[in-house]
Amino acid sequence: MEKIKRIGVLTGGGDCPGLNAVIRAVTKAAINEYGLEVLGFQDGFKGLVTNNYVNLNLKSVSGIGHTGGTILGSSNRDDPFRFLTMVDGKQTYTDQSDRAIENLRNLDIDALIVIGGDGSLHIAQKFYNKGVNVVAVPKTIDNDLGATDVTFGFNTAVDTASEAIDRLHTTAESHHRVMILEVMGRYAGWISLHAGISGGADVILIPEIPYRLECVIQKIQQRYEQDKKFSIIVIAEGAVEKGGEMVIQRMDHTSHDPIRLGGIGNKLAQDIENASNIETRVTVLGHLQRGGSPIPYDRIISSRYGVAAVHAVMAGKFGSMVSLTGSNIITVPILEAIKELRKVDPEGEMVGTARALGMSFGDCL
Ligand SMILES: Nc1ncnc2c1ncn2[C@@H]1O[C@H](COP(=O)(O)OP(=O)(O)O)[C@@H](O)[C@H]1O
Ligand SMILES: O=P(O)(O)OC[C@H]1O[C@](O)(COP(=O)(O)O)[C@@H](O)[C@@H]1O
Ligand SMILES: [Mg+2]
Repeated sequence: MEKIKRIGVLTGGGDCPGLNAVIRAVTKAAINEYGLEVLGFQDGFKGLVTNNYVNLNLKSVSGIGHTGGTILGSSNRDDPFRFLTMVDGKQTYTDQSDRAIENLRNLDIDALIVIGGDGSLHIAQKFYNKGVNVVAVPKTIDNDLGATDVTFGFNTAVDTASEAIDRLHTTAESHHRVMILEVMGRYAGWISLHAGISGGADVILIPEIPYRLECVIQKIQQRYEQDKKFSIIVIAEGAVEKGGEMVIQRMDHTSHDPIRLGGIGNKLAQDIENASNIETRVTVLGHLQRGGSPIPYDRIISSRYGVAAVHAVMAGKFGSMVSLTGSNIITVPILEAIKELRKVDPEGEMVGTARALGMSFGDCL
């Protein structure tokens, strides 16, 4: 194997707290431990195609470990294998992956660290199949990647959502209202479940357990009869009513997964008010749960992932992703991580814990 002298790094997909801590850890470990050079591609895979990059050094990553966002920029639509290009004055999708590989070659980049979620890792795997030395780091607030116990960013999102529930509690109680908090989570309800347990929600609604309106109302009424004249519902944006469909806010056809969710909280509020006259208010947490400073857990896991990714590069473990398994950081094939989305097990211990605490999943068990 050729000696590794220079590596590239990029952040892909929706941003999340901890990206900068990973970039910092990658850069520091690469320089301090192996004397490598590090280039950061800008705006996710777009920078790889357009050859837009910056040099990363100890100075440029100094003081960013606790900051939100990504100093490199990110994109949740740019895919070199299906890249929006101008052909004869018309915008069309073309495969620009060879151009990206040529850029890597011209820059003498020996390995590429891709920090991303399932979408970015699909792309990373395709580059690996074409001979690029790729190592991946699992990112997303949704926590829905396989082959790792946790993705960085998730726990900060849970912290934000949990604080929101705490705040909603006091005003819900004052006004004897139902408060609905809509959180992110397209196909997996991890944020809703964890924040719901942490914040003491009364009803937790997740995509994995379709809810029934009458069961949600039943729970609210039971509480009312117990003299608890308010209720808190936390609902994932991808939650569905039994027999119903996900509520789509808009379509982004430039993205591989074009649906953008949002609105299920408002639908539920309207349905509750129509069916029961219980006064209901909705808060959509939105991108607040993706922004801001990572909590210490995410700063630490991001640092561990970043350092481990550099070690994986130096050990020639290409086509792999760093993963938290138990209490250890190991490497697993990227293919394992993207095989299927990691969803909440409706029969699992976490759901069981919530049920034991008296929380309803809107399914009238
Ligand atoms: N299954 C897939 N196969 C290939 N590319 C995908 C797939 N899903 C998403 N992508 C592309 O990957 C990029 C990032 O995906 P996205 O879901 O936005 O972020 P993340 O990397 O966090 O999952 C987008 O450019 C998207 O077009
Ligand atoms: O920023 P956008 O385009 O509104 O996307 C929102 C989506 O991105 C996420 O925040 C994160 O998803 P990814 O990690 O796959 O990028 C989802 O929870 C949410 O559905
Ligand atoms: Mg994704």
